[in-house]
Amino acid sequence: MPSERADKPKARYKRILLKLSGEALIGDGKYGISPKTLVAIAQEVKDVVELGVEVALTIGGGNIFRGVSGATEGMDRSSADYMGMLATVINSMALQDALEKMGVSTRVQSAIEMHQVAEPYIRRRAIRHLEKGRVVIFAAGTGNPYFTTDTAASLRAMEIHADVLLKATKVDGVYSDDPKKNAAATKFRSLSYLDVLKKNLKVMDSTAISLCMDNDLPIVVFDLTARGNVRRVVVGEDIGTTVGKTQTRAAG
Ligand SMILES: Nc1ncnc2c1ncn2[C@@H]1O[C@H](COP(=O)(O)OP(=O)(O)OP(=O)(O)O)[C@@H](O)[C@H]1O
Ligand SMILES: O=c1ccn([C@@H]2O[C@H](COP(=O)(O)O)[C@@H](O)[C@H]2O)c(=O)[nH]1
Repeated sequence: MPSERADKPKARYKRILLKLSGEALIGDGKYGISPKTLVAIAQEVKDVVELGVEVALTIGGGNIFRGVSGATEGMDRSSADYMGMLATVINSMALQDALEKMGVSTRVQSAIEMHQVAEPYIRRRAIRHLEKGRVVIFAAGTGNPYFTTDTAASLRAMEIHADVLLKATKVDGVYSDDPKKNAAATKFRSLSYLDVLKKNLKVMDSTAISLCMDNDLPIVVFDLTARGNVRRVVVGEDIGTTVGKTQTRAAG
């Protein structure tokens, strides 16, 4: 019988930045955090930690609050964005709790200082945690309004020298148009950064894409809701859409 070690597939990446959709935490509910979904997502993270991969996370806040929505309702945009950043802290703490309950060692580092609940963001310290096998959760986005957690994920990925930015979301890749709104939209297998920008594809914001393009950081967009997908991407299975210096190719 093969040993457990022989069975373990080899990871394609040594260090990843996994960006989790906040909205995905809603699960079957309408708002907030579904405990069942939270556990399922934490299990996905644990699976890749067990492969020996160094894992940094950012999580969005769309299940609780988005600054743009607040501004549309008449709020000052910056105040609304700070509320959005606080929402990501709530999600980060929830994820930390779920991971620790599974025996995964974690640290939350917040871009907005709140010593009672999280470490402040210190780049070198984050890298040290990763080297020790701890999952580092980057909370509060970039700490600045007018940004998103996709941009925060790109920035942190660059800072910690991650090999890839994995965007785990509610769609199974990048489409010619928003697949939730246009059923005729077609999926790409790979896309160049420039094509994402030129085609104005909204799966990630343009600041995040530009930052990755300027620093040559590959992105994989894939479906978080299918069990085992994070591990599949990490071991190099061809799922989702890869965005990088590659040529643009349709799926199928
Ligand atoms: N061209 C496109 N291809 C794929 N998805 C697209 C495209 N344009 C828009 N989208 C939408 O992008 C969304 C990305 O979801 P996600 O939840 O990750 O957004 P987010 O704002 O980054 O995160 P959060 O939910 O935490 O606020 C999906 O809901 C999808 O419908
Ligand atoms: O650097 C950042 C990151 C986030 N925000 C605000 O938080 C919410 C939630 O993040 P999502 O990426 O949309 O999930 C976002 O709408 C912004 O309001 C920010 O201001 N700066």
